[in-house]
Amino acid sequence: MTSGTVPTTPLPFAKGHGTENDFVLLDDREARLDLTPELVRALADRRAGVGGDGVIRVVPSSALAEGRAVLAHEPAAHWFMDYRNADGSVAQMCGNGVRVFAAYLEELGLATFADGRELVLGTRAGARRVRKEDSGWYAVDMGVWSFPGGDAAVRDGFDAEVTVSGLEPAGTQVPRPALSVDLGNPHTVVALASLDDLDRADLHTAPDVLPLPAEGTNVELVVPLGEETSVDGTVVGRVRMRVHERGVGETRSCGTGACAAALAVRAWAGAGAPDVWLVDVPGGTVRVTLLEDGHVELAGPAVLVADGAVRRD
Ligand SMILES: N[C@@H](CCC[C@H](N)C(=O)O)C(=O)O
Repeated sequence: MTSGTVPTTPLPFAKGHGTENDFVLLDDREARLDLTPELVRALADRRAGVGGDGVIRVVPSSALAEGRAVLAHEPAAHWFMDYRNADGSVAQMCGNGVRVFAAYLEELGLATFADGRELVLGTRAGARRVRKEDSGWYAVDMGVWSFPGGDAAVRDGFDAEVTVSGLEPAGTQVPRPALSVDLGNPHTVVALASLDDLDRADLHTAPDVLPLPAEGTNVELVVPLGEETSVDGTVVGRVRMRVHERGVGETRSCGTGACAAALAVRAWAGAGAPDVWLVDVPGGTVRVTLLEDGHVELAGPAVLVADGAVRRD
């Protein structure tokens, strides 16, 4: 792999995924790496590089201005998740990425969940707290979320329109109502009528969103699947989702997107809707829980699959 802007020494990396949302992981604990957009694109390239939906760098929070802003409020956030999309762009937050980042820190010996310990880490969306469940899943407090369209959007059920390819006869375009959700990064959630529609949607190109937020948006297509009762008697909602990610394209999962999907479907369902949701994505299932403090929690697996070194000669 070549990149015009980087030294020629091999660059160690690991590869991991959370419900098949996959990342190239870089241990830059001494903050020496110049992680340019070109280098991110080269690493994430699925044919000429390692391949991934994004690149995640472990760096001390104290080494970055955004990290120091987090440390001012949360001194325990020693490590910072420097997340980049595959196209080289910077994103505020990555829900699947946080879990994989936590697993990577654990693997590197930089964090431990022993004795029920909680990990606090820095992200561009603020500090995030992670705990490890007995099942091995990681549960992340994703913090405060919002509907940018406010009460009016919640009352109407939408504040945007999205046109999705592949659903209508060729030459026909039908804008569908959609709800914007802010998880630190932007999301636009659209409900489709059936699982057939969800399968037929063409996400090779980004759906058209109106109005398109200045910073762009991630788009989630969802089909609510109703409610079920779990073994402990909790009523749990279920949603099937596909996603087109800003800066990436269609991915097999998106953690912040799963939170957005659950929050939108819960708002559409109205009073009495469950606080716990299972979100099925092409790469697996994650759990989204509305916490009592108004935060939202995302839980799911994190898997490290490979270690290597990228040649740069
Ligand atoms: N896959 C991530 C989201 C990554 C960032 C997103 N593409 C953006 O630009 O906001 C997740 O799991 O949340």
